[in-house]
Amino acid sequence: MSSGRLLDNRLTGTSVLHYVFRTPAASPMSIGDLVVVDDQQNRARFFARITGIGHDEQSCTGDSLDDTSLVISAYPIGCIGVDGVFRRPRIMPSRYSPVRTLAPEDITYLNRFMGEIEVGLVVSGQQPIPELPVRIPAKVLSQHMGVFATTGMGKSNYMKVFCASSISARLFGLLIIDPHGEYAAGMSSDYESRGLLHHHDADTGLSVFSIQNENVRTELDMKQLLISHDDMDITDLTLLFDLLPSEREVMNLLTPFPGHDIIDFFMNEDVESLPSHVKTTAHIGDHQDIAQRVRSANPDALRVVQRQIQTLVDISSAFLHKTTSSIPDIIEDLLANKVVLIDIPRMSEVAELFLLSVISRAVLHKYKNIVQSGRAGEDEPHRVLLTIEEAQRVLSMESEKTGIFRQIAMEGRKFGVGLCAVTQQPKNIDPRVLAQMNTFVIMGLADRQDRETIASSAKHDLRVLDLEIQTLDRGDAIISTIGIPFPVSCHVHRYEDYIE
Ligand SMILES: Nc1ncnc2c1ncn2[C@@H]1O[C@H](COP(=O)(O)OP(=O)(O)OP(=O)(O)O)[C@@H](O)[C@H]1O
Repeated sequence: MSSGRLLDNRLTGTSVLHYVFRTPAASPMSIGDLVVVDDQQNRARFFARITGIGHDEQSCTGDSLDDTSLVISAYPIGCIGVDGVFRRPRIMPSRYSPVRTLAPEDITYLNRFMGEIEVGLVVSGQQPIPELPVRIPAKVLSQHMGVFATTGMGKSNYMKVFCASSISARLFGLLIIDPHGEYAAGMSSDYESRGLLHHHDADTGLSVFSIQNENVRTELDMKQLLISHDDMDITDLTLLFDLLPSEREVMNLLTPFPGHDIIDFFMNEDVESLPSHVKTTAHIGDHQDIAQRVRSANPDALRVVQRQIQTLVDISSAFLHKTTSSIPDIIEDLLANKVVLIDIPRMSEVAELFLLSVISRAVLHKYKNIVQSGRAGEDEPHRVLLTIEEAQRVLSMESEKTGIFRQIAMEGRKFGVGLCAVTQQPKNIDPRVLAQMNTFVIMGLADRQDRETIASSAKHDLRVLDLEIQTLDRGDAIISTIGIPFPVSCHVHRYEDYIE
């Protein structure tokens, strides 16, 4: 039937989800190898992944190692019946069906499940299959992607490869904020390192907004990043600072006012001079309305909020502007399905989160508007993916800290707005948010609780892959997405090689 290498002709599987067969001890088998069971009786082909390897004690005569066999356990990932349709395996292959390695026609068949966003090669055991690239279907990406990686396992490389394929495919907008200055031009400490600006389609598919000086921006073809006072929403404070209930009350009192009035008020007026509700003197500043509104607030809380706004303005001075904003241009580029890189080297975490919150809010508002006003038309709906690094900062169980991001996780997909949440600690992400994610990229997780969290939220059964996940090397990933009917072992391309 096919020309894969025959491993054994004695499948003795014990259940629909557990196959067992034997192979000579010298066979180069490894965990994660893909094998095919040809069930000639039912004219069906079953694909399975090796999940366990052990010595066969029964076959061991004790004289020579060559006499022994290996007992291989495998987990089925799907089967093709006479109608040629790939289904989850609900039947057992016939006893003693032959088991073999993948043949070229199997690889061609598996290729049809792949989408458009290439990130690496499918790995069978330890061998990447050059003819079988892993391509995540673009249409599932607005249903949120989680990238889970222990430090040093190749997360930045994965994100760059993902961006590179997104630049080429132009099927959705992708926002990525880089506070470390490694994505635009590569790492300055490594002369071999390349950035997104080196991509051959960068001039059409990439747009970089930067806080770097004009000379650098001109040289690297980057736009200036500006955020206006009105882009700020007072509720951003909850994300950036730990607020006491009294400070939260001040924030709530200020919600009706535009950012420029709030910033002007707190930067230029002395809250000490505000008329309290026991004083009868009138306030003589420019913002009578704000003064009236907050006069009953706790004075200590008011002072703290003033300090927080002053801090925010201070640390955002590299991009905060009274009136000018890059946000309309950023959204225009995202709607044109470009990768938008926000390059903010050496910025603080508060500034990064502030930017992310401001841009995410504007994006959700715009995309929601397009859908609700019916302007999406007959064409493909607009889709955008917003990347959050260290996502546990804003998607934890502490709901008051999650702001706009929880809203996007819960309702964004209706409007084509997805999150790409990158984290080393999936156990610290709200399980309700994890449950919304339909694509998981798992790159080595040493912590058992992290792996259990992932396994309980993934759309495929990943528990059987626990051993494989524990033994992932740098650059390897298990990708589980609703766009592909089985979890895929992947070796991620090295970015510098991929864009060659
Ligand atoms: N798929 C891959 N193929 C080859 N080399 C890789 C691959 N992925 C990562 N590397 C290399 O491994 C090193 C670490 O990768 P990377 O910076 O992406 O890890 P990281 O998980 O982002 O680390 P950190 O958490 O410290 O930022 C880099 O030198 C990178 O070039």
